[in-house]
Amino acid sequence: MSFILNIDHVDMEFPTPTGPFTALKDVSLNIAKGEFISLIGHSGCGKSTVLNIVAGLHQATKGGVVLNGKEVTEPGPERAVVFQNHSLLPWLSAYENVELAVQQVFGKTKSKQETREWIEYNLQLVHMDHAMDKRPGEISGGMKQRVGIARALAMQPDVLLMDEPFGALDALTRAHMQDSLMEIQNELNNTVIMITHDVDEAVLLSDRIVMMTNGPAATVGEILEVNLERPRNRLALADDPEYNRLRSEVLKFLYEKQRKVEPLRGQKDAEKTKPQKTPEKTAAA
Ligand SMILES: Nc1ncnc2c1ncn2[C@@H]1O[C@H](COP(=O)(O)OP(=O)(O)OP(=O)(O)O)[C@@H](O)[C@H]1O
Repeated sequence: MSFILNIDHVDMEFPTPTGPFTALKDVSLNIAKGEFISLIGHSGCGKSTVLNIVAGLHQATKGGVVLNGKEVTEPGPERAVVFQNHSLLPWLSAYENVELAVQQVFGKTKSKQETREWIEYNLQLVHMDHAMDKRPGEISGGMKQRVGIARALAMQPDVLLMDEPFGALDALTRAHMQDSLMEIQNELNNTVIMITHDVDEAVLLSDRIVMMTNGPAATVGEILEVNLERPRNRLALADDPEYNRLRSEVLKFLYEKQRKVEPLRGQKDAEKTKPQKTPEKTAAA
């Protein structure tokens, strides 16, 4: 298999007032074109740091990232990022927000007519063409996230980087967004790295789930292949034994192998002597 993105033995140290803090140690991952990768792990393990290094926002202390044979040293339009909070410009309409990104990437190559068609096409992909003249303040959180995704897709990036893109949405909107993302993925076959805390989301969307160990010096703990047939249907999968096996593998990793015990103040000693149960919730804390 040929890989388009190589994260190669990455270490990341942050300077702090009490000395360097090693956030990541020896993180390596190769990603093929069209793969959908989820990064999952407990809060603070270093998922965003990995994504920021791929985005070119941070420079690894050791090792590095190679995209299409070229080392990543700064941000670039071939690596579009979608954040949890849409980051749209509030004074521009949905159309104009996407236009800004399209001009940046295709300003010199697309005619006016082509630009218009391309923006509309991308807004259609996320089902936002009906509201393209609305400003962020006039649309819901889910709709804003859709525009953010349209903006990222319109840049035609080699890799789409998503940092908990649906983390701020209610469960129903989140499910709609996941379905939309699967549809888009089916049509465009993007290469995606997505951070999530949601085990079901990871299994539903991914080709591989990369599970990170707890920090400091976090690294790739285990990688789970998700070979469920596509298109995937969340209702049908609820009773699918393979889906449930994958789901419990991730839960086991998070709550047994990488269990994070953070007792409340005063409970420390009591917790030490008490056997721990696996929590039943499905999102990584
Ligand atoms: N600029 C920085 N300076 C010092 N430490 C940092 C810096 N950025 C991140 N860290 C530390 O590195 C570790 C990893 O942070 P990171 O934000 O990547 O974790 P995460 O897994 O994305 O967390 P979450 O799931 O809560 O968003 C944390 O301990 C964090 O405090």
